[in-house]
Amino acid sequence: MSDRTLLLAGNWKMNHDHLEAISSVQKLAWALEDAKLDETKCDVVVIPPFTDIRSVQTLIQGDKLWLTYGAQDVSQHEPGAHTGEIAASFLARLGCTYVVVGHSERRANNHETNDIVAAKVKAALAQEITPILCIGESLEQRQEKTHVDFTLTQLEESLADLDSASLEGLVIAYEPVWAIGTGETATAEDAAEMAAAIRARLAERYSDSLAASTRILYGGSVKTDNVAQVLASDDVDGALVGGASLNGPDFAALCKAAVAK
Ligand SMILES: O=C(CO)COP(=O)(O)O
Repeated sequence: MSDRTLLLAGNWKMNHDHLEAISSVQKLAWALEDAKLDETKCDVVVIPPFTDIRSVQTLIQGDKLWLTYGAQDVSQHEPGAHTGEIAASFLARLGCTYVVVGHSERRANNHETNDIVAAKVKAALAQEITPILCIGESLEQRQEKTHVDFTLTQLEESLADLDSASLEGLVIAYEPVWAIGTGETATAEDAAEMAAAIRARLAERYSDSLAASTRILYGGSVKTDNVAQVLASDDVDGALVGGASLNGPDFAALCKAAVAK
């Protein structure tokens, strides 16, 4: 058993407007309370669309809920002439603890390269927001058995020019693209293999202490009934959950199953 705190993060993707967000977070909080989830045992995070964040902040702070929240993306730029972009400083002002960076949907749909992702990681860290860096291979790469090399290259290139001290607290989410939204989940062995490889590379490239403190999540079709399998290895410290995080009580049940594993 590691001493890293379990992290369960719900990436809502482009779901829930700000009114639905308020209702979902409220129901999640009630369900977590009913489930008597020990808040010292895990961090529960919601990651709504940008337009919901202010409402989520008001609810969480107003009702003193122990949940934390974050954003799904951040601009690599400083505030200025970048239409449609959201600066890390704006997310900091909204009290975001986390920001997802380099999600495979953004890498694929918005042409985000490792260089762009690295710039976003830096922008987040400069505002003391914890990046949840997403990496993971395609089905083709897994079939060709190049998945470990590919994912570790993504890791290194997405953290280019950052040193061990600045990466303290970083979260990494291993999300194999073939498992996202497909109902396919990596086996416990697949998740364990990659989490161990990521941790070993962090030790080699940065430091033993960074490798020991970095939380590594698994993401891809995680549900209440498979979360224990996903978390079977001591190297896997939580889950980045898409579809199964949209309904508050369902996500609370998933969190409870994770803590009980
Ligand atoms: O992409 C994911 C989380 O970031 C996973 O999504 P699903 O849980 O819906 O497969």
